[in-house]
Amino acid sequence: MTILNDILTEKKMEVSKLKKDSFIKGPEKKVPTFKERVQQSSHMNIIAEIKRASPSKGEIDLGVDPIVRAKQYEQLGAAAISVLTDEPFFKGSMDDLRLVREAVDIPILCKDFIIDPIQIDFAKANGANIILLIVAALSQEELVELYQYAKELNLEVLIEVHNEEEMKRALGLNPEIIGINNRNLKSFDVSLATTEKLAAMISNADTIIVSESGMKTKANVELARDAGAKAILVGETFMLAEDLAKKFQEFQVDLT
Ligand SMILES: O=C(O)c1ccccc1NCC(=O)[C@H](O)[C@H](O)COP(=O)(O)O
Repeated sequence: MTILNDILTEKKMEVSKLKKDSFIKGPEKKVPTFKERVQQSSHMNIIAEIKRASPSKGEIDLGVDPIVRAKQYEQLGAAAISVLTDEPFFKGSMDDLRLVREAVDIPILCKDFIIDPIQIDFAKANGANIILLIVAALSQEELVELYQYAKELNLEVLIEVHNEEEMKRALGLNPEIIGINNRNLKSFDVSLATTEKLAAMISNADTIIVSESGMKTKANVELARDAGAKAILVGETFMLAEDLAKKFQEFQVDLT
C-alpha cells in the first residue's frame, strides 16, 4: 500500500458524506486568473502553500493562522495561494480555504485529492479558483471527466504528474497548466531531476509548467526555471522559514 492508496481510501469515505444541497456558498470574488498572473510576470511565479502537516514531515505548523499567513503571501507577491484542505493526512480544512478566500484577492488553489465532481463543487463554493487533479489518483476516463467538469465551472486546473507515463496521459488533455511533482509518493524522496526529465516532454510553449515540492534553495528554483518552469509550488520551506520575506525574494528569480 502506498500513501496515495491510504489517502484515496479516506477520500472515498469523505466524498460519500458530501451532499451538494448542503453547501453554503460564499460570495464570489473576481480575481485575476493564475494564467494571467503568470503571463504578466517576468519573475518566477510562486504558489505559496498553507501546509499544517504532511505525511512526509509530520507536524509542520498546526497552529498557523491561515488569514495572517495568506495576507503575508499576497503582500510578498505570491502569484497564487495553495491551501491544503485534506484533514486526515495534512490537517487542513475547507474552513481554511474559505478564510483565505475572504482575506486575499489572488487566485487560490484547492490542494486536495479530487476523485469526484462533488469535491469540485465544494471547492468552488468555498472560493477556490484552481483545483488540483493528480493523474496518479485517477483513471484516464475520470481525469477527462473531472477536467471537463472543472472547466465548465470556469475553474483553472493544475494537472499533476510524477513520471513519464502520467505526463503522456496529462498531455492528452492539452492542459494549460501542468504541475510536475518532484516528490516520489512511495519513498517521499525529492528530486528536481523529475522536473528536468518531464518538462522536456512538453512541446507546447504556452503550457505553464509548475515545479512542485522540495524547493529549498535559490539554486533549486533556478534549476526548475532552466528546465522550463514558470512557476513553483512551495510549502514546507515557507512554513518553516525564519525570514519569510527573504526566502520569498530569493525564490523570485528572473524569468527573462
Ligand atoms: O508533502 C507530502 O508529504 C505529500 C505526501 C503525499 C502526497 C502529497 C504530499 N504533498 C502535497 C504536495 O504536493 C506538497 O505539499 C507541495 O508540492 C509542496 O511541497 P513542499 O514545498 O515540499 O512542502
